[in-house]
Formats: sequence, C-alpha cells, structure tokens
Amino acid sequence: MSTGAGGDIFTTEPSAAGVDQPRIEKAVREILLAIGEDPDRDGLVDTPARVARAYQEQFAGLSQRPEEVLTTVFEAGHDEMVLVKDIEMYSTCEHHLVPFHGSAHIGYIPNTNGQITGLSKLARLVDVFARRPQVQERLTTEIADALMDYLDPRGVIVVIEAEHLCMTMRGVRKPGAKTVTSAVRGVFAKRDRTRAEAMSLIIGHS
Ligand SMILES: Nc1nc2c(ncn2[C@@H]2O[C@H](COP(=O)(O)OP(=O)(O)OP(=O)(O)O)[C@@H](O)[C@H]2O)c(=O)[nH]1
Ligand SMILES: [Zn+2]
Repeated sequence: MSTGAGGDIFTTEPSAAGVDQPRIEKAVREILLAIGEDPDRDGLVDTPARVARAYQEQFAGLSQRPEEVLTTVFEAGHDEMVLVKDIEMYSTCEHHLVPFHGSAHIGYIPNTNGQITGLSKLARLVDVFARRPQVQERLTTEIADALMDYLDPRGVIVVIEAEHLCMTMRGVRKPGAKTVTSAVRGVFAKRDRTRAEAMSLIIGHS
C-alpha cells in the first residue's frame, strides 16, 4: 500500500521547480544536429524553445502531487458507487518518449461517511500521473493508490485503455492495438460482483 506524499508511489520524486527549459533547449538542438538537420534553418530555429515549452506542459505532473488536486473532499451521504468513464488521457511512454493515449475509467465506493470528491478532480488526478514519463501499468496503479490514500474509500477501480505510438508509428507497427490495464483495490478486489458491476458500467452494458 502506498503512503502518499513523499511515500513510495512516486517513482520520480515531484520537483517543485518544473522542467529545466534551457537544458531541454540545448538537448533538442543536439538531437537536431545528431539527426543531420540544421538547427539554424528557418523552420527549426525556434524548435528547441517550442519543445521546452511543450515538455513543461507534457511533464507538468512531475511537479504536482495528487493531494494538490484532491482538494475538494466532502461528505454527501452517498455511499454507493461513483464512476467517471471515458476520461481522455495523454501520456508519454518512458521507453521511447512518444505518446500513448486513450481513456481512463475511474470508479470508487465512498466510505461509510459518504466522503466523496469533485468529479473533475478524478480527471485532474489522471493528468497528474499521466504528465510524467510513464508505463501504462504504473499510471493505472498510481491513480488507484492515490485515491485510496486521500479519499479513504471502500474501494477503487481504475481501467485504462490506450494506444501506444511506439507500437504503431515505429517498431512492431500494429496500429489499432489497444492495451487495457486495471487496478482494483478494497471491495473491488474482494467482491467479484462489485467488480463485475463496475466493469459492465465501464464497457457500456447493464
Ligand atoms: N509493459 C509496458 N510496456 C511498454 C509500455 N510502453 C512501451 N512498452 C514496451 O516497452 C518495450 C521496450 O522494449 P525494448 O526491447 O527495450 O525496446 P525496443 O527495441 O524499442 O522495442 P520494440 O518497441 O519492440 O521495437 C516494448 O516492448 C514496448 O512495447 C507500457 O506502458 N507498458
Ligand atoms: Zn514506447
């Protein structure tokens, strides 16, 4: 079980400073030279700075902690399943630094106090972990563990379906192949029926 802030769920310790943009610019210029391009030609002259700005956004999650987005936690007396599905998700494969993208589905059953969070916070939580160099399996478990830690629910289920550009635009080149990962915690791990109910809601059958 993860321990939350400063605990073991962070494979990369969040950095308060964000990315080092001048360093990225230097590195991108080097890459352009290394592929045989002219980094000073018109179309490329601003590219290192653009990439640095893009990486600031793409890896913003490295300087965010889950508790920063799970700020709105309130008691609503609702202790049945809450499920937000089809949350669009973009992340970066840590092996090739190319995108993988798809959908995240997050369900939880509040604790007996009916402690819930704002629905948008679930989508924000996906972004905190997606905007880091990732593998899909770790992204899935980090979201589930953060919810267990900060919302103290009776259970959590996270399902992510994604297409990895490292498998489509290069390498094995299998466009359309989808990777599905899931993480179940608490009652979703213990009770087949609860897990099956969530899965049927996620895949759209009742
Ligand atoms: N389990 C897992 N594997 C991933 C993920 N993203 C990329 N990979 C895989 O990481 C592996 C890296 O394999 P390597 O043999 O080290 O790298 P490679 O020579 O570029 O491999 P190929 O992609 O097969 O050309 C590949 O099989 C990728 O498909 C992910 O999120 N989870
Ligand atoms: Zn990859």
